[in-house]
Amino acid sequence: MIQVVCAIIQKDNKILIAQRSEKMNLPLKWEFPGGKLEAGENEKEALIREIKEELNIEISPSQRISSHIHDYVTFKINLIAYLCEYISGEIQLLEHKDFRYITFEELKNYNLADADIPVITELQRHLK
Ligand SMILES: Nc1nc2c([nH]c(=O)n2[C@H]2C[C@H](O)[C@@H](COP(=O)(O)OP(=O)(O)OP(=O)(O)O)O2)c(=O)[nH]1
Repeated sequence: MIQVVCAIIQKDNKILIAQRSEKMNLPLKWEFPGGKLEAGENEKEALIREIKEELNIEISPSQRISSHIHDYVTFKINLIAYLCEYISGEIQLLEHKDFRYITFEELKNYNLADADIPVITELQRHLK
């Protein structure tokens, strides 16, 4: 099982989502940016590193809002989501194809990775 951390980055009451590129697995799916936990790193350290590597911005993870296992049949992930605050930097797309800052209501218009559905349910509870 692959441990994956993802960041729900909030800025001006909007949420950052990113689109996976054609070259990544789950091509063109939208997601909350993040990635695999590396050996010796805790979840928050992994998130800060991944977001800097992928988007070149600084964030501060606050609350861990969900942890759910999803079986993609060919691989299985445990997707762990944190609410994060945007700190600094201009977004540069170093791995993704695109990004958007959207409202919670706009999430339904995007083709998100299947593993993200429980994250959205938890997010709704936390934004209330
Ligand atoms: N970051 C992220 N990954 C997600 C989400 N939902 C979801 O199913 N995934 C999947 C896609 C990938 O199979 C896996 C994350 O791996 P990745 O390839 O993005 O991570 P990474 O940058 O550490 O990988 P690598 O290229 O170094 O191998 O989790 C999500 O919301 N955010």
